[in-house]
Amino acid sequence: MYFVTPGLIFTVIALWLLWSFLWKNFFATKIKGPWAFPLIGSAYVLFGGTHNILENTVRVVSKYRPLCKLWLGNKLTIFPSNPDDIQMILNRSLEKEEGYRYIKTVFGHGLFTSPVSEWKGHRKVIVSTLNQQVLNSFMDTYNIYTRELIEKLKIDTKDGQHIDMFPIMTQCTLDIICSSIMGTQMNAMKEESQFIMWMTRVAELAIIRMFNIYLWPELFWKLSPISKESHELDQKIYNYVKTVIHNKRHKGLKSHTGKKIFLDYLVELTDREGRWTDEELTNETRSVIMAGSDATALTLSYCLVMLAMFQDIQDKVYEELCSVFGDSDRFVTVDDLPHLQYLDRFIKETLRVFPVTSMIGRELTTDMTIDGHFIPKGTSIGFPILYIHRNPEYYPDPLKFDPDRFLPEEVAKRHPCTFIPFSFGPRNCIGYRYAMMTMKVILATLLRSFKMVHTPYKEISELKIKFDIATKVDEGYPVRMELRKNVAAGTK
Ligand code: HEM
Repeated sequence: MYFVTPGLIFTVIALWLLWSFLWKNFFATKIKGPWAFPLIGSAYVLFGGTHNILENTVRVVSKYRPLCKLWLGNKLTIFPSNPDDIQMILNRSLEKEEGYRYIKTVFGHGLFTSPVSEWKGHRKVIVSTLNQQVLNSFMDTYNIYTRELIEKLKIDTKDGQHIDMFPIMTQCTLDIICSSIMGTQMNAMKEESQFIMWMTRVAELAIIRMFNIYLWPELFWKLSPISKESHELDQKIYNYVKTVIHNKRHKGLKSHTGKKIFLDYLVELTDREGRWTDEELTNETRSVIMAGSDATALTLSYCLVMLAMFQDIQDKVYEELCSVFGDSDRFVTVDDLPHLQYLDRFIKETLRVFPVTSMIGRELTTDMTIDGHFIPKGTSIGFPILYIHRNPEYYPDPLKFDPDRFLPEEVAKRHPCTFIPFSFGPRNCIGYRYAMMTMKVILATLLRSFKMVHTPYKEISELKIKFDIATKVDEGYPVRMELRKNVAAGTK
């Protein structure tokens, strides 16, 4: 006992840190990257707060491409930017990077953050639950809530002022996702939603933790006052979802529409093929809701700003809508979707310029050779999605907004990993089809009623995106919109 002195513990920790630094450095010496200093590593290149961190990462990754190393303290992160390397790693390394533990308070312990050992079985079940037939059965839900959105916007836009699109898009996508996934009526568009307040605040606290190195160790985090607040919010979100699941599973409560929803299918499937506990169902349902609503709302907000900024593109989207719907304000159907080709390209171009998940991370689970360099198991890999999407090598004049970059013949010329807003490989986004369908229904309905007439932003470079769980701009998404003449005159 007497041999375990604080001095000995300190020496062991120091030797371990030195050894891991030297071991990784030995393999990483030939990989290019900014100079690393003891303790801080090369973290100084990212300094400058949430606004600069993305810009600085893009700058550094571009300077040292195609493989860049960054020491964040004692932690080595490699950033590949060659699409072949990205494809190989995302196909083979499925473990999330250790930094994801800071966002568990937001996404819970479901698919988004879980270790591969738990993730594998659950992913298979959830993917089969969200099949195309099930997604098609949600079309009424997408349409009904979009109608509610239109009615709300008719009131909110009466005074002709700019309105920030993000809050209202968050309310609408949350209403849609809670109805189709859990079968509950959130009513976020009708009344102030506590759930949105919890979601927003818990995400803010997770970002505070990420940007304060002293809050990284579990012990210091637990001692901080914001950890208590974060834990309480985490519990509130968890308990909300748990109550829904309890009522459905043990009290047989039906969804508010009376129709089958995601949770019904999930409970049915898991009861048949290996019963999940209420806790597992709660975690996975929460993960889907939290991963889905914010990302979709943000992408829609960028879409509306782009439409207001580029009137000629909006005209083309509208022309296509007129060719499919004529003068009718009917619901969007599954059969309409394949005819909305320009709208599809427009959404993809928005996702290219503004990938709301601008950076993702994995931890290598096996040793790998990347770009001719041996990289040992356990190394963190960062995928700079924003950099790839704005790389002039793949997208000449990258800040030029041009939906025709996504014409089939143009897409065929590019590597699949030059466009990865939903990530790539076995651990990509499970909700990408759900998201694309929702966004198409919302935009196809909204644009038949309203014209986006103005945004104070003049060009894309003015939207200064900052590092966040989903990349946002501080100035928001202001758009001024007007009812289309035929709608205002009541002929539609
Ligand atoms: C425009 C909307 C969306 C975008 C841009 C987006 C993007 C992404 C990305 C990039 C990932 C990978 C994250 C990582 O590896 O760290 C991801 C994962 C995920 N997304 Fe989405 N997403 C969107 C909408 C949705 C929707 C609507 C849902 C649910 C219905 C959803 C559910 C999930 C889940 C559960 C994961 C974790 C998958 C796993 O680890 O197996 N997402 N999403």
